Amino acid sequence: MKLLTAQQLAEADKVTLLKQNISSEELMERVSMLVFNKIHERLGGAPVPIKIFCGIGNNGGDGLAIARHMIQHGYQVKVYITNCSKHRSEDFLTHYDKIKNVTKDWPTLLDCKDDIPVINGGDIVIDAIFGIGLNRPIDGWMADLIKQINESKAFIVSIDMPSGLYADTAQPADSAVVRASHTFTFNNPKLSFFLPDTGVFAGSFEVIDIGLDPEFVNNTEPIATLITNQAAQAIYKPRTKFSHKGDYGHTLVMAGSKGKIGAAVLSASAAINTGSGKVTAYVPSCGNNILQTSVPEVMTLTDAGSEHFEGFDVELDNYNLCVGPGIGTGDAVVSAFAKAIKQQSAPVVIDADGINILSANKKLIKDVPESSVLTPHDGELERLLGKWSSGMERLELAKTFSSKHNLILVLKGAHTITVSGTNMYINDSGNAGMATAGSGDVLSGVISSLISQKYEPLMAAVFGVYIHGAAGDLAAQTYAHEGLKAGIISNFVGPAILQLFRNDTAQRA
Ligand SMILES: NC(=O)C1=CN([C@@H]2O[C@H](COP(=O)(O)OP(=O)(O)OC[C@H]3O[C@@H](n4cnc5c(N)ncnc54)[C@H](OP(=O)(O)O)[C@@H]3O)[C@@H](O)[C@H]2O)[C@@H](O)CC1
Ligand SMILES: [K+]
Repeated sequence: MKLLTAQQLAEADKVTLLKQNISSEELMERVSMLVFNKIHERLGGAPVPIKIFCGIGNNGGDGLAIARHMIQHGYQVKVYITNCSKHRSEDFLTHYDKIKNVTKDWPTLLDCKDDIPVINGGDIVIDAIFGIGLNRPIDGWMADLIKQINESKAFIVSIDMPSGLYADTAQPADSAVVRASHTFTFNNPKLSFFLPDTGVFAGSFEVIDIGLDPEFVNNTEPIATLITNQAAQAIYKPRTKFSHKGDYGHTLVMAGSKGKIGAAVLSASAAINTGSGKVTAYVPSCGNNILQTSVPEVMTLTDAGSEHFEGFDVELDNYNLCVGPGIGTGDAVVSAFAKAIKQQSAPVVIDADGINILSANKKLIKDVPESSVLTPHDGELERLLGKWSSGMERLELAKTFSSKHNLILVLKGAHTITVSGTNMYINDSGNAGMATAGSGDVLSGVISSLISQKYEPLMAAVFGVYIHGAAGDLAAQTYAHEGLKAGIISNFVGPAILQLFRNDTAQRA
């Protein structure tokens, strides 16, 4: 799914009116009816007090139209207008007028802090104050209103966006934003919904297809692409009948050190579980017996170092390298790592300490083959790119780094984002149970396995991240979030690939 920006959505709105030959009033009627139906499906006419807060732009217009449908269906609705400006949108005014046809209880105008009504825990609040037209932080008494909405125990439904949230630019620190329980968002979720510092405001969210012009949407370059089950299906490469293991590559996992041989076990077994034709684990000699007994399908090569790497003496020229999990960052390891990446011409996967070594030895970055995939968690990313002050800035730093070095960055998180140049792919699978030791080692094995199987590195990263998350989702159905551990996620990679074609929507736990 393409994620369009606020500006692109406003443009799509205009094009849609022209192409479909409808008025903006008609589009708003369509949109508000779609939202109303969703709410009505859930409430089923329940006599719960509903307070609808409407701004004076088109988001407020949507709120008024939704209010009208609710009143007509007998809901207990009270409408408030945040009367913050004399400049009201045309569609707001149309729907402000229309509501008087269905009620004598006209909307209450709010002009100052004292006008803010009491919001009770049992209320439902519908937030239609600002949507994609927000152009500055909310301040003054309106910020107090947002605070009171958030502090109430009411269930909060935001229309299109939580009011106060920016769709695709950095959120000013400490700005007032509605913390929605649920958001009905139009056409596409906004980029900010997926970032850790701003996504919390959207709550659970649901996309409503409001019928924007498909040609405009198809021809518009998105700010990011959401990788759903359907998108992952399109990347998947089925095997051919007469193929043999040589067709599916040979992954060399260079990982582990004394006390962290588990990282090599997890990464190498994930590579075999994901379908690499052959996998060899290259480990310090203390890891040999552990690997051989725990994953018989994986071959081993041992380094001269017994507890950590001291060199890189592998003469295979036909493998794909995955390097970094649990290797440590001592001087000997740094030179072994440097030798390993220098010897490669094909893209490699670099994780964990491999990224830490690059951060501490920036001159090594030029030796990393083009289109290699780096899979940092936020701590590793900060060491590599420096600090950021917002989720949006984190993305900008990543895009700059990726473009400059021609490398792919997989920014791990609740919604892992793969960055390649200025393109971003946001993952839609996975769950909080996957925040567990070794989960990243498994991901590095999955991605390198796909590269070995001749997926383009970018698609290997995007698909690998999706399948890893989907494996976690499937596993959580049996093990719960708490019971998930990395080895279990790895064992669910196969079932997750099967599941890809069983339903069209990701099974999120
Ligand atoms: N294509 C689509 O997706 C469709 C979108 N639709 C709907 O339209 C919504 C967008 O409507 P919109 O453009 O009128 O903007 P909206 O969010 O109502 O706010 C603008 C008003 O707020 C004001 N203002 C801004 N910031 C402020 C602040 N901090 N504090 C105070 N005031 C502030 C600004 O005032 P001004 O800058 O002029 O002072 C202006 O008056 C969208 O989210 C969706 O709900 C659907 O109906 C149809 C299809
Ligand atoms: K809103």
